[in-house]
Amino acid sequence: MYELEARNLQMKFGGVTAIAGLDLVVEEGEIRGLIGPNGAGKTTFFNACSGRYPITAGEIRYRGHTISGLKPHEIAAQGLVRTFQHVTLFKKFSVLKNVMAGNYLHAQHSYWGSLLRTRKTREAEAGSERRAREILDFIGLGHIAHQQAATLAHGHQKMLGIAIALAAEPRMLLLDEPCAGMNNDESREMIALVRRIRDTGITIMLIEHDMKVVMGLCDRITVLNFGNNIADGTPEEVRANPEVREAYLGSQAHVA
Ligand SMILES: Nc1ncnc2c1ncn2[C@@H]1O[C@H](COP(=O)(O)OP(=O)(O)OP(=O)(O)O)[C@@H](O)[C@H]1O
Repeated sequence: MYELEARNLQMKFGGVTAIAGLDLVVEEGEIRGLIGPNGAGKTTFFNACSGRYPITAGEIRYRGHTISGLKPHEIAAQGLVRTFQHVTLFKKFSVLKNVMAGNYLHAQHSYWGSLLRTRKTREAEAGSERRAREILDFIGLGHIAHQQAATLAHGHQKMLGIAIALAAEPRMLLLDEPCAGMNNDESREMIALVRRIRDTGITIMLIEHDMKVVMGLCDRITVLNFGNNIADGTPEEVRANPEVREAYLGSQAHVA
């Protein structure tokens, strides 16, 4: 059984074909890179997997179950969770409260329970706070748990985005450009974090434009061009692939 599987996936927006019959499989425990020139369909693939947009044709399976057609929260509840390139945060909340909000999907608070502050609700909230603190310590943001999210540096905001995703208890994470806009030190921290997350047993797929990051971090890389999978292999195989070099020719990115 594959962790994630797309079969003959098609995504069309009006007359634009963003994904054109894509076949792709990800094994459990991998760090998989998803690269390709601008407009190749990378973000659309994440949007399809996370249920943001309905697929046009084909199928997406997560751990053997068809997820295409499910709502985003139903897919997240199965363990497939995505982050966004532009971090969405409750900026006025503390870092800790943001992570607790990420846990909301999995917490068992009922509406009346929250209103009446029943013992069960109080216990669930305490559990959610404990879990949020553990995640922040794991990520390395424990020391700023009470800082307002809006005041965080860019690198810490991106880390917080990942902490929020981890609070949903994923088995697989889709990371949209985790190192975008980061300086070298922040990138190094993020790369180390992605490895530590994988070492806990979470499968990772990431979109990233920085080829040094992709080549150094990923076990395997899938290359999209015009909505199609043009190469799939280890960093060395992808780097040596003439079709990949051709696809990147003239674009800003270079295959390092
Ligand atoms: N919601 C949408 N409505 C219309 N067209 C869209 C929509 N989303 C994506 N597209 C189109 O689908 C194609 C693939 O876009 P997508 O954003 O998935 O590419 P990408 O590989 O993520 O590119 P980039 O690296 O620039 O982020 C593009 O032609 C884009 O204009």
